[in-house]
Amino acid sequence: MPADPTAVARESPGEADADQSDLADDRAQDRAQDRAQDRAGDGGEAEVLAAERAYLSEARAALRRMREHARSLSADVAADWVSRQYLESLLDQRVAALADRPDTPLFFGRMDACEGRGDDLPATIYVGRRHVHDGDEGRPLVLDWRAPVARAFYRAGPADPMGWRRRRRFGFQGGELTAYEDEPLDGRALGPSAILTREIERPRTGPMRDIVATIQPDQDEIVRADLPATVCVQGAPGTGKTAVGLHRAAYLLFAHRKRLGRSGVLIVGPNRAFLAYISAVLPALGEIHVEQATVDDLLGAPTADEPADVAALKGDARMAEVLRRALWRQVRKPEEGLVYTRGASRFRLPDYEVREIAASLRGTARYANGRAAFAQRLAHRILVLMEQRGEAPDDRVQDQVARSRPVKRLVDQVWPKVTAEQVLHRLLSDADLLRAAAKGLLSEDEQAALLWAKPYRSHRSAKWTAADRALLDELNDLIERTPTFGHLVVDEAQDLSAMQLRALGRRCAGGSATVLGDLAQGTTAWSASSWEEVLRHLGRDGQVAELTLGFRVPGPVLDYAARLLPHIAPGLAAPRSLRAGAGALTVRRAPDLAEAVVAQARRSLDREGSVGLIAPDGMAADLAGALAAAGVPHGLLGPDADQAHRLLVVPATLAKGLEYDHVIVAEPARIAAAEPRGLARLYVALTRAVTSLTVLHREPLPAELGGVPSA
Ligand SMILES: Nc1ncnc2c1ncn2[C@@H]1O[C@H](COP(=O)(O)OP(=O)(O)OP(=O)(O)O)[C@@H](O)[C@H]1O
Repeated sequence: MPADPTAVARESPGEADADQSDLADDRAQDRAQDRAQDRAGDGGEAEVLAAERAYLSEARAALRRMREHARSLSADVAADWVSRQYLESLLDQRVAALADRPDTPLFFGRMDACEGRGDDLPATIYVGRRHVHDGDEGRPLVLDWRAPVARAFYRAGPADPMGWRRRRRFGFQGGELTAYEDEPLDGRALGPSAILTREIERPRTGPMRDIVATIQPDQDEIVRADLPATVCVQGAPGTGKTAVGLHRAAYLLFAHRKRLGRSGVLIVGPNRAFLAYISAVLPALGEIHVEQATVDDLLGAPTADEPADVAALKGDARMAEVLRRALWRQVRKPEEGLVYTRGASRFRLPDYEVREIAASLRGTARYANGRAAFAQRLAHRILVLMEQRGEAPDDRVQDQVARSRPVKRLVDQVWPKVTAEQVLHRLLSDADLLRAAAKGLLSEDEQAALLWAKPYRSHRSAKWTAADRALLDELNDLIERTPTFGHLVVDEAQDLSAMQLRALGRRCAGGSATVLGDLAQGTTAWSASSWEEVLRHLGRDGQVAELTLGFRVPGPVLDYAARLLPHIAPGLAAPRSLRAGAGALTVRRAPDLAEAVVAQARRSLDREGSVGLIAPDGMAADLAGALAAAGVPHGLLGPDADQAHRLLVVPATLAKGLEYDHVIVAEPARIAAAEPRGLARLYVALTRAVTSLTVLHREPLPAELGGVPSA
């Protein structure tokens, strides 16, 4: 049977969204002929829209009443000052959460039930960002998109209508409804949604937006995966991995508010610029208490660099055992017994007993706990000796003995207090310790590579690389337990080393994780080659899901970038784009690169939306200088912050995860040559564009990109 695109897209005359693309217009018009089919009982389009607007006003008024009610509540009931402060802050948060944002309507979708469905769900539901109810009757006017019943809005389709007869999507501008689109769920095949098309075609300005109105069924499945499940998402550039991860965090916080309110959710992204870019999504979904951090924030920023092969070796999972052994070698074999004096009595513990106690504790608990237990066990033995002499010491005496000078001295000798920095400093400067700890694990060459050529004088003066930071974190956890979150979302996870993944795994040891990434975009010395491996290092069992439909990059651009795939990730299929994007790609040779970049930047700025000039790191400042000299306003993206300029010069190593309407990639060959996985870096750079990509090159293009594509 031929596809029957029966969805009906309707615009209020004269109020079409100014952002709407021609494509969306065409689709809406194409399907105008189908409108009659679904009109029965609804009245004309203008009346339908008017009725929906009236409903929106009603919902807004109800929200206002909810806000006023929250404002009227007093914290005076609190018994003391501290409780009062706490209650006041809760009430303030509640009032803030009930704010009516002028830029979005309270709902974006509606579902109408099949007749006689036979359950007690309402015949019609409206789905929005937050729950709104009518104060007087408690009647729900808008359901939170995360509520179980709202799931049908995302998942119902002709094959499984889930008890609903029709889905209605709303188009809006500035908080006002401007259009609606009906999708009958009666078995007829659905055509593409014009409202979804419009949403993904809209120009990108400012930080990332939520996608709550247009989450797709395969994305929704990941978003609503239950809390205990660790989910790993492989997806090509622009398939919505980041969006899905953030929406899953919001979903879990809704579904498990109490538990996650206590244990917390942690989002980990590749750098500060990326975190700034995604920072508005969760607050827009009403979630403000989510910690967002880079790996450097969690483990400490590196203060030194090192060759990629050494970094890769330090990132290898074998290092975990090397560190464990190195740490436990800090516990020395006791050579002396213990003598404890109390009044005129002396109590003697022979050396072999001290050895026995140390041996029984070594390696069984965390190092710091082991040290404390060692002191207690020694004290306990002394107590037994006291009892044998007819004394009756109580528990307090045991603590006194454990803290006494002779016990402390012995503990310091046998089980010294150590820091992670001390142990790693010793390991990387002492060939004997490294040999002993790495026996059977690392080859002699590998050990030689690990040792510092010029050891630092002390752990205090040592400079640490990014790989060292993960080793220090591992040691810290062996010494004392790392606090853990209830859920961890880790983006661009393909870039993390085994040791970094272990560090993140520790931070969700009692919970679960959402792991997002693309094996083709791995640019580090230790980039993952399989998700099973990533999950293993993270210490979590999980399902790997794949997102295959691209929402960002136009088809011709994605096809062009995909020429690199056989060279960077041979196992991955070429991605598909939802967007035709004819004429989106231009590849041009430019004898004077700076001049061409300035001219193209001007042309791109003449169009609507953001512009990203992605340049090899070594050329970014010079190209920014050329723009400045030509008087073209722009910002230069730094590792620590996002910048609010319509044109940003983006060093290629910072482009990951970001997107711009118009992207200019300068000198791809240099991007590819700048680092061992430079082709993957180039793949990232080529896949940042939403509307157009212009590649400008003076040097020949990398051979892997093949010839210049036909326009
Ligand atoms: N269902 C959707 N509806 C509307 N827009 C969407 C949807 N899914 C994704 N997008 C949009 O597509 C763009 C790309 O999404 P996102 O950044 O999450 O992709 P990604 O897979 O993380 O990409 P990358 O691998 O390049 O980091 C974003 O602008 C996002 O808002």
